[in-house]
Amino acid sequence: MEKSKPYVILSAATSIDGKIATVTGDSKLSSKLDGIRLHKLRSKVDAILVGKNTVLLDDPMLTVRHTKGKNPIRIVLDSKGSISKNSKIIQTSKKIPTIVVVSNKITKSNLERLKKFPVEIIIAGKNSVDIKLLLKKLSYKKIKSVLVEGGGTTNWEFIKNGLFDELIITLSPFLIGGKDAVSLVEGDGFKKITNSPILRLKSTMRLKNHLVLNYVKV
Ligand SMILES: NC(=O)C1=CN([C@@H]2O[C@H](COP(=O)(O)OP(=O)(O)OC[C@H]3O[C@@H](n4cnc5c(N)ncnc54)[C@H](OP(=O)(O)O)[C@@H]3O)[C@@H](O)[C@H]2O)C=CC1
Ligand SMILES: Nc1nc(O)c(N)c(N[C@@H]2O[C@H](COP(=O)(O)O)[C@@H](O)[C@H]2O)n1
Repeated sequence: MEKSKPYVILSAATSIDGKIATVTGDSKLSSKLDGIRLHKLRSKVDAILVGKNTVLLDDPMLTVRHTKGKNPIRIVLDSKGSISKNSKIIQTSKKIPTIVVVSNKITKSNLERLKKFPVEIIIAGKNSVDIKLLLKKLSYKKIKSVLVEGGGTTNWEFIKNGLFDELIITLSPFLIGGKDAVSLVEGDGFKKITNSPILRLKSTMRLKNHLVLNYVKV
């Protein structure tokens, strides 16, 4: 029987005070060794997913480069279909399968613009992207595992809806601060600690000054 959702791993590099980027959007928290670990993980999943702001601010490739292995499908949550033609993801989407997920809020002109790019377009949700519906659609496409690489708003959506299975945090030896810096989890947050998903620490790995924490959702 087809599962209703792929296995979802949330992954991020955070400062000790739980930030994933500074107020200016600097998110280079990881190390070379951690990069190799991350790319090994990328090579094992079917897809990598990020939110629109991460594409805008980091302009990531989301490929496997620091080890040998296949590139996963790249998925971007972008309700209004506003992703830039000049982003590295769009510029390389002829070679690397890429999905842009929009909602019904997208304008006709943005949809027409998007259709000119060599990407697959998935429509899921009325205003914002409906994550549950999206995961169902990904399951139908035989995507069995998804690595969610942020940012904080995207992480919150998965956490709020209990739609993740595992969390891998690289704790990096930095202190960032700043109320407008981006936290691992953005959004409204839970009102009570008892509302938080319960996590079991599965393993830890020290990579010089970085600590990789691997939790599973109970
Ligand atoms: N250190 C690390 O490991 C990482 C750090 N980062 C950092 O995170 C920052 C970006 O994070 P953040 O600003 O929170 O934004 P995100 O990257 O999470 O993108 C959020 C946007 O995605 C779109 N979106 C569409 N549907 C959804 C949905 N269902 N749930 C969530 N988002 C949806 C929304 O835009 P719209 O309404 O237009 O669709 C939303 O505003 C950057 O500074 C980046 O550097 C990012 C990844 C990893
Ligand atoms: N350690 C770690 N874990 C994650 O899950 C991450 N996403 C990051 N860094 C982010 O990776 C993106 C860059 O990808 P490319 O190197 O361009 O392929 C970028 O968004 C970083 O914030 N680190």
